[in-house]
Amino acid sequence: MWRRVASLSPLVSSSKSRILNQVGCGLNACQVFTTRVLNPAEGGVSDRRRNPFVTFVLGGPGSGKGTQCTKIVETFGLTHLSAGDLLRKEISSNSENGSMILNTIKEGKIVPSEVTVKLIKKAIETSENDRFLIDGFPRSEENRIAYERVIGAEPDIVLFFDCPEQEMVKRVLNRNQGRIDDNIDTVKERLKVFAELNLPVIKHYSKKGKLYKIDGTGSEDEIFERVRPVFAALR
Ligand SMILES: Nc1ncnc2c1ncn2[C@@H]1O[C@H](COP(=O)(O)OP(=O)(O)O)[C@@H](O)[C@H]1O
Ligand SMILES: Nc1ccn([C@@H]2O[C@H](COP(=O)(O)OP(=O)(O)O)[C@@H](O)[C@H]2O)c(=O)n1
Ligand SMILES: [Mg+2]
Repeated sequence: MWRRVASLSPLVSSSKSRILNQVGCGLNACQVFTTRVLNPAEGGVSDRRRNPFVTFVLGGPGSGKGTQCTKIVETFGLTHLSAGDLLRKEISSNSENGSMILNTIKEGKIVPSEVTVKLIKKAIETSENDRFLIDGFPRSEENRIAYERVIGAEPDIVLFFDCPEQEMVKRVLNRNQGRIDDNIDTVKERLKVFAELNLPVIKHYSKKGKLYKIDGTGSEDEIFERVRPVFAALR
């Protein structure tokens, strides 16, 4: 089990993006992690996975969340749970919510928390691992509150990849993975939704001292060297 109380050096590189200014996170202090308290009324995750180590990975569309998660998995062995991938699997498995999820993703809006939290909970419970990267979640205060109620715990840490909008748009439009939402209209809407609904979540975790804001510009390897010390300090 990884340490839950750790003292880390300042890790956050600066960026002058609009998002950073909006969030205004004071991130130079050492981070102190607290052991989470499970909520017995909700049951939390099943017994075997009662107390997993959870990192939320946040950032706008195309900020590099998935790319960096892959590198974190390779180096540190966490299990990567992408909320978007879980939702896309629901669409392809023809579940009862498939068409609602597809339309929501096309429009760049947020799927109701009840649906997404259920998928995340199941993925945690069926995993052999006890350390998770939850990528692209929570995307709204509603997502965050639903997760904390159903799982009965807060995340241990939160990574936020801070990237200028212009760069995010460029990356999304070049992503080339055949995604229905990788078009200019949807990405514009997603940027609005990010600013309105996701930045408040980032602010929340910043206030709680759990946020690591990472400069999301530069090469994939350069960005990973900013991420590496966060996890290296926990081993
Ligand atoms: N540092 C980077 N520089 C240039 N392109 C990148 C970088 N990181 C990721 N990409 C590319 O940008 C696109 C979006 O990255 P991705 O990891 O899918 O972002 P997110 O999950 O935040 O939407 C992908 O095609 C990826 O290969
Ligand atoms: N917590 C989440 C995560 C994704 N989604 C939906 O899935 C879409 C794609 O999410 P994603 O995380 O795969 O997208 P990227 O940020 O990786 O481009 C979002 O725009 C939402 O429509 C959601 O509704 N709720
Ligand atoms: Mg992604």
